[in-house]
Amino acid sequence: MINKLIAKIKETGAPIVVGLDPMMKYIPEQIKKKAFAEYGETLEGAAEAVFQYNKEIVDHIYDLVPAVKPQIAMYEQFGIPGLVAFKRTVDYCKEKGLVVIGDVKRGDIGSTSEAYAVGHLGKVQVGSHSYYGFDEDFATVNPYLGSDGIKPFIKVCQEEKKGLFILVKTSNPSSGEFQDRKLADADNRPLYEIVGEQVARWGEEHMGDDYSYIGAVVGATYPEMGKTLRKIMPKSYILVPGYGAQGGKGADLVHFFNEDGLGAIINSSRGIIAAYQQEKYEAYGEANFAEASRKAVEDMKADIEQALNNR
Ligand SMILES: O=C(O)c1cc(=O)[nH]c(=O)n1[C@@H]1O[C@H](COP(=O)(O)O)[C@@H](O)[C@H]1O
Repeated sequence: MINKLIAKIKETGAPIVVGLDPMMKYIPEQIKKKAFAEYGETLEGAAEAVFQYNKEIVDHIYDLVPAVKPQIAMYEQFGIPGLVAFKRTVDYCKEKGLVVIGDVKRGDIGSTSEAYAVGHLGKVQVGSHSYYGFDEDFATVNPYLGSDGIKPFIKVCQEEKKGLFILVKTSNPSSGEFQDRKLADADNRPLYEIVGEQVARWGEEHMGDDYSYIGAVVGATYPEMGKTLRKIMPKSYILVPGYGAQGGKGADLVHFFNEDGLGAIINSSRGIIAAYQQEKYEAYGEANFAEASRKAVEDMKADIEQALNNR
């Protein structure tokens, strides 16, 4: 799957992931009205609105970008109907040829991680049959429980030719509270660097053609750390969230890329899916929300391109 992701990045010229993080406040009234007329103001109604909103956005951006990243919490908040909308979204995006990164941030003790890995990336055995559960192409995972929480995911990725993005340095304001702690038994280097080194080792053992299918997550909001981590993990693709709504800009991103212009894929969620609510795109109006999303993707692509050309 890492080879497919890279081929699609080259084909589109856009190292961009559109984050499908739907919230009720972003969904245009016309979509909610229709879904509520059919299902009432219920969890089913909300889930239907979520799916229709995603679908329209995907229809407007699928030819511009290689991948999408549905964030499962945004669906889980609507309970079982929400999870059904998550699965419908995964399937629809795959039908449109997009690579799907399930932003599930799992990671637990070994046996529990095994079940998460099977449910999201692999197949579950039921009697003499086996079935895919959610069947995303990649999943985000949290390594801070240690390697027994990650190895079951790697095993399933190997079997299924899928991939991971492992949290190394997250984009949020308090990520430094633990991740930046200096370790006396590691020459006072920060914890995230040690995690990055382990991701690099896993990466080298699990290679696609040019890059590993074991990637990392590093926030756009910490460009200097991104520069260091790029060097520590030369063969790992870096998923970079934090562009747009969290303040990351094109110029912050250049050091996340390798000299070959590859190695990083930048996520924007609210900045794309709720573009029509920003002043910059308000001329599109609520009715044309998906056109606004398309323009926001084009602008993001140009911003990254310009930053890379100026480096
Ligand atoms: O794993 C992630 O995707 C992730 C890691 C991280 O460090 N920071 C981060 O924002 N994310 C996710 O990336 C998305 C960012 O959304 P926006 O800020 O709206 O672009 C959300 O789905 C977050 O859960």
